[in-house]
Amino acid sequence: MIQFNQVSKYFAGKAAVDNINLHIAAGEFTVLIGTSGSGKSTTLKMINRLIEHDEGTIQFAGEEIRSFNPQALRRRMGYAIQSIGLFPHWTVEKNITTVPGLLKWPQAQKQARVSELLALLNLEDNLRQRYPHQLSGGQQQRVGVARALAADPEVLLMDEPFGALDPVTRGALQQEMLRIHRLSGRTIVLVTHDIDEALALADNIVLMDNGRIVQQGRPVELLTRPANDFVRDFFGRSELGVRLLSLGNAGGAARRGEWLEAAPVAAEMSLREALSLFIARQTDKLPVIDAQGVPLGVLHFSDLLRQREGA
Ligand SMILES: Nc1ncnc2c1ncn2[C@@H]1O[C@H](COP(=O)(O)OP(=O)(O)OP(=O)(O)O)[C@@H](O)[C@H]1O
Repeated sequence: MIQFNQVSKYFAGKAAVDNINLHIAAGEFTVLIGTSGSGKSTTLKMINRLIEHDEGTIQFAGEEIRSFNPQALRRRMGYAIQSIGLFPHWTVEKNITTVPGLLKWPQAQKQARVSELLALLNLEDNLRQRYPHQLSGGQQQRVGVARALAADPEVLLMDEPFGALDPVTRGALQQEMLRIHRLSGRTIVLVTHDIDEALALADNIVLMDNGRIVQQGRPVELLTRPANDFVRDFFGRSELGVRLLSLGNAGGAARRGEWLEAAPVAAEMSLREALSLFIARQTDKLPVIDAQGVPLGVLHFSDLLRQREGA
């Protein structure tokens, strides 16, 4: 979908992005993570040409991005940022339909799309006539995401979109992004400096340092097969076990064919959350049900240990 070949970007003679090769596959959730100033935002902004690359090639859908008209390119790529950037004198509805407006959608279609997006992002429909300053920070960020999704873009670019939110709202928005990703199959590229956010969301993690890509791959690969000490240190040696648990879920690890009468847990519950529950309930077995409430099996405390070793 998006291919960087030997791409560099210089500011005042210094490389902010230094000769990177990166493939972003269609439908994947790619997370760029790294130290401050490592070039994550610059990499993201080169995709929609908010920043132009100096060297190498960036291809989108098989063509060099310079061959696209920048406005046309940006309409195909939703963009959401931490500072939100909502227009203060426009209602929520008008903010969300910025791109559909440019594309001259009929009024009825724009209104229907706003209703759909408000529902998707768990926002009440009566917020549509409010102005940004009449919303909480979390609601504003949801509107920012809704706006980025409005014209059903092929790619969604997100730069710290949940920054500056409390952990509970942040977690809820992360779950919504995962749901949107599952439902829409969109290609998403997200920048964050939050390791747990990266592990929770990514199909593919790209770890950057000093303008270069240090390692890229599935979250479990970076955790269990770090390319060097930088990667190992970045993901934190001490928390490694718990972080590995956040990658697995109760449904995947439960023993089929077993059952137990106790309050069941959902198959999607992460093993990290299951660990907390084992401790809170002082038990070593939890029954697991699927999304329809059908018994799946029993998760044993010892399965968590196996999961760590297996990974
Ligand atoms: N417009 C600019 N002019 C000059 N230097 C810039 C500009 N934008 C970025 N840089 C520099 O390029 C480097 C990479 O910046 P970038 O914003 O891509 O990093 P980042 O990894 O997103 O950082 P952070 O996590 O702190 O936001 C930094 O050294 C930064 O100071």
